Amino acid sequence: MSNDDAILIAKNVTKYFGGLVALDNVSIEVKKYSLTLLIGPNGAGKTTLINVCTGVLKPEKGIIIFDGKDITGYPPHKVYSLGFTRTFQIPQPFKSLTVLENVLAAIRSRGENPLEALRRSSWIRNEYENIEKAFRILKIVGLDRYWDWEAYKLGAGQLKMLEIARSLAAGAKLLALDEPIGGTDPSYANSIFENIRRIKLDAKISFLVIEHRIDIALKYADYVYVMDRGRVIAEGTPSEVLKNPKVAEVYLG
Ligand SMILES: Nc1ncnc2c1ncn2[C@@H]1O[C@H](COP(=O)(O)OP(=O)(O)OP(=O)(O)O)[C@@H](O)[C@H]1O
Repeated sequence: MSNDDAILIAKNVTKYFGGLVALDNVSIEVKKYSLTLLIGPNGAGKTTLINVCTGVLKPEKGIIIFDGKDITGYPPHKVYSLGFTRTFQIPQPFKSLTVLENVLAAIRSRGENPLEALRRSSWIRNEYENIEKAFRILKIVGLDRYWDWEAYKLGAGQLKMLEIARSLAAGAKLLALDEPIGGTDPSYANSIFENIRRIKLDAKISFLVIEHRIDIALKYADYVYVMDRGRVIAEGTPSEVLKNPKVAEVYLG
């Protein structure tokens, strides 16, 4: 089961809701530093798969390996603290705090040694380092110019970048994004994906992205899994998946 290239391995995962098989023996792998895309029609099982991988739901069968560690059945906060974070469709930073304060709050939430934090000199040194780190992260996501803006002044795309910045600040190695371009116009949507690709390279992290707007998302993906009715029906590079007749079938009916 050890695969040094993979940040996430889900193997033979099965999940039922009552009599409904939401996931039927699903296996996926997210390579380190990749943007892996999860697509498929409504009800295919994409969200359920991410919920199982991030500990929100427990699978009936199968195992989840994150960064070489078996995390099957771990609660969400433990998965999060290991560096697998999930941002939700609606980014929810603290709206009245500035961009910088939001990122600092996420850095501090990683929990430094409380006794060490009580010592004033080390606290000041830590705060200085935290601010430097926060600016590094803001630069990576392209928000450094807005560091003193209150979060409520940001646009939808910038809020998504702030959400990613907070995940990086919390030590994310893999970020699961749920429809990152949902509700944005095409030029904005493309720039969000361009940013995600750049962040992936600059911050050396991986992304697992659910997206319905495949016309836009496929261009930016390294690898794609196509799900339908609880199963992975195709996988490969974007061009391989586009050529797969099964994919056309589920999308065109
Ligand atoms: N908590 C739940 N209880 C019962 N059934 C559920 C639950 N969550 C999901 N389902 C069902 O499981 C199946 C897979 O749903 P899921 O939300 O994972 O699909 P999806 O691919 O993410 O769809 P969408 O693109 O519409 O979000 C669907 O039939 C859905 O109705």
